[in-house]
Amino acid sequence: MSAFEIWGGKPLKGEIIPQGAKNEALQVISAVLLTEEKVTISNIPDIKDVNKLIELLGDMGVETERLAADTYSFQAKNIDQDFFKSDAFKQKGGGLRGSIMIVGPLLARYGKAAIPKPGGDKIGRRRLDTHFLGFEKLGARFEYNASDEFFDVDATNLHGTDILLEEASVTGTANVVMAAVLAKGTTTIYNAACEPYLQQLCKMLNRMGAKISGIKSNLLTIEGVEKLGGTEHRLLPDMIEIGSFIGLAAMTESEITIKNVCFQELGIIPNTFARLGIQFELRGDDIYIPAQKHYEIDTFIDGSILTVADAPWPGFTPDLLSIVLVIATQAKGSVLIHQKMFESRLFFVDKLIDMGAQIILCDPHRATVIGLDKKVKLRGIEMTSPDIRAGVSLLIAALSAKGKSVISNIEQIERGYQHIDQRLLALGADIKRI
Ligand SMILES: CC(=O)N[C@H]1[C@@H](OP(=O)(O)OP(=O)(O)OC[C@H]2O[C@@H](n3ccc(=O)[nH]c3=O)[C@H](O)[C@@H]2O)O[C@H](CO)[C@@H](O)[C@@H]1O
Ligand SMILES: C=C(OP(=O)(O)O)C(=O)O
Repeated sequence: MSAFEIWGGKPLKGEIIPQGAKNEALQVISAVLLTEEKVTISNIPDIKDVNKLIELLGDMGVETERLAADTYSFQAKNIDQDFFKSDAFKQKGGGLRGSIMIVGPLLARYGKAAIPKPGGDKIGRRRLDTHFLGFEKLGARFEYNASDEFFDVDATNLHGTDILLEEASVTGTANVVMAAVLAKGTTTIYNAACEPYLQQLCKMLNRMGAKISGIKSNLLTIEGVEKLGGTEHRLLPDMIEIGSFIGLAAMTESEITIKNVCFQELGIIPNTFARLGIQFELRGDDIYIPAQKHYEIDTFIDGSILTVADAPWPGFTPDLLSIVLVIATQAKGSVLIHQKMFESRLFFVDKLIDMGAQIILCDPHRATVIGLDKKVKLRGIEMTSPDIRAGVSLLIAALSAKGKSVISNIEQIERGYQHIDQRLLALGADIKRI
């Protein structure tokens, strides 16, 4: 298990380019299974989760070629069906959350699929009902073997139907869309997740020959087609990285320019940081954040304490709430952080409290942060990263803190943030891998 040693309190300066989006990568790389033709994807981040999925596809028989550092071509001509019965599949298939999205395409193309219960962060219950109930509506049958936590799904033929999803699950919507594109007839998916990464997936599928309409809304209509072909696709910049860097700049009083952010795809994210009092400017398609000594959290119009809560898109993403929470510890004012989706994502506040932050964990979903207005700086401590976003939040806290911090279990951070130590070093951070 590796760790980062960080000496905090140094302002950073410079430009940073966000990596391609992790969670979009996992969707569109899974979609290559829908065609026997070549699909080329660029702006792929070099991170653990994405590399694991690419390796898994390779093990399944997909011809995978790295054409440039961030560009791969994939050709799923023949899939080795025996691989799904192997121990290697049981072990690797469960190694990340995103692997669940191979099921929809496999079901669509081969009429059967299997998957071990997927991994990902331990941030509360992460049910898969939306995925499998959606497949069932399309005509599939599934079995879940609880003893080895393995799903088997099969369908003689998938047929279009009207589906009302139980919840607007991101990976669930992606999976059901991918199963429906080759189904016979028309499928509607209501209460669909509609975040930009899903829009990107649908646009890519349409370029491959699919007929999906309603993109960007929560009602998708999919006319099934016989076959899909190859395409080229470029990933959006990672909006969670962009938010993380805005938080980093504010906490460390740094002047940072985040390059090529595709601002129009960031939805409510910039506004949420603005309500925390953080100043930034849009320069072309870059976000420029000036060095700022203080930032003051807005209140609601009636003067009551601001709440920042997550919600399905176009609401605020749950993946940025930990970052918002950390930023608030050094702001002027107070905020209630309400993590509605995941019940175990706020426990990392204990570490921030040890660093000197003023936080009351009201219950597993809510924490009140009383900002210190930089009058008292956080102090460096030794800590472990519990999940990817808490890990980055602790990293930001450590970079702003007085003295030395050590963060262990950084593999959690590195499953989603590309070469993060090197990129922070380039901004002038004092960070070392130990
Ligand atoms: C690989 C990937 O893409 N992971 C993302 C994906 O995970 P994932 O697709 O697994 O997350 P889901 O969208 O299925 O659900 C996330 C959580 O929110 C709950 N929920 C969801 C929708 C809803 O309307 N009400 C509700 O309560 C679910 O029960 C679950 O506990 O989306 C999550 C929500 O944006 C992100 O945190 C993850 O980073
Ligand atoms: C929770 C996350 O990822 P995953 O769904 O892969 O666990 C995340 O990206 O914040």
